[in-house]
Amino acid sequence: MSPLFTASGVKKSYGGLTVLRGVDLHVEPGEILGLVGANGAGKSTFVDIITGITPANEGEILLGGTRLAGSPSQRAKLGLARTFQHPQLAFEMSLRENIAVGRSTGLLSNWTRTVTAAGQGLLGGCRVNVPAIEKIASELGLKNIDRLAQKVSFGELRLVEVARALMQSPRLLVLDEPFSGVGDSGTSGIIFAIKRVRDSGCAVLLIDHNIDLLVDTVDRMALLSQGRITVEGSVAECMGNAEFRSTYIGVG
Ligand SMILES: Nc1ncnc2c1ncn2[C@@H]1O[C@H](COP(=O)(O)OP(=O)(O)OP(=O)(O)O)[C@@H](O)[C@H]1O
Repeated sequence: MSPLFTASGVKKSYGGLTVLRGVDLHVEPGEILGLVGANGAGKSTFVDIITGITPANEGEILLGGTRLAGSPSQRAKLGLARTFQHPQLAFEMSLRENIAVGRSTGLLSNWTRTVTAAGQGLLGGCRVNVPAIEKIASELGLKNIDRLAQKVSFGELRLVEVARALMQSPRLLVLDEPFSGVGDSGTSGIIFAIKRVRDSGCAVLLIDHNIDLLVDTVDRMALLSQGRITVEGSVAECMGNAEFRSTYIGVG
């Protein structure tokens, strides 16, 4: 089976700081890959490169055999959806409207674009009462979705981000620390949704520091360290690897 997603030789420096020195990574269709690494290892940078928010200095990224290029919205049209480590939502809009935006505008790169796109999407006839919104919200355990985003907890904002990404019916779903700040029921909802996406033959790239949750959720793991993928394999292989354990978990 050919990978749905492939990154080859991805390099990135911010001025004099070299963050990625040649990242090679793939995700198969129907697979959840957990990407881990210490704080500052470059995980979010890698996601920003995949999703077109920041350019790589070198490297190639393919989704379904097509080279990923162009703006975040253009990449969304190819089937890419993501969440952000810091939720990027329109706080003066309802949860329902924020979720609905995923269907009409796709991938969003920052708060300003979110607000703009949200306005355009809604003015452009983005439907906010479609059954899919209720279904996804309920799957994630999100209640009362007509509340304004500015009135809800941080954990609920995270769930809205996940819901918005799911509304895109992505081929590759990229989640940047989706569990942080989310309670037990939200966590279960996210895991259920991720597995549903995986079981439909799509691919999931899941970044999180919660190793216990990852071990229970992913099919394969990869460690980003010193700008490269240094360990990659099944959960059992990674957990048995001394570098993985010492770098990530802090035990040798
Ligand atoms: N726009 C930027 N300009 C300059 N340096 C940046 C920029 N974005 C990130 N960095 C730096 O790049 C390095 C990697 O950051 P990044 O956020 O990608 O790491 P991370 O693995 O996601 O970390 P964490 O787990 O803490 O979220 C860090 O040293 C960070 O300070």
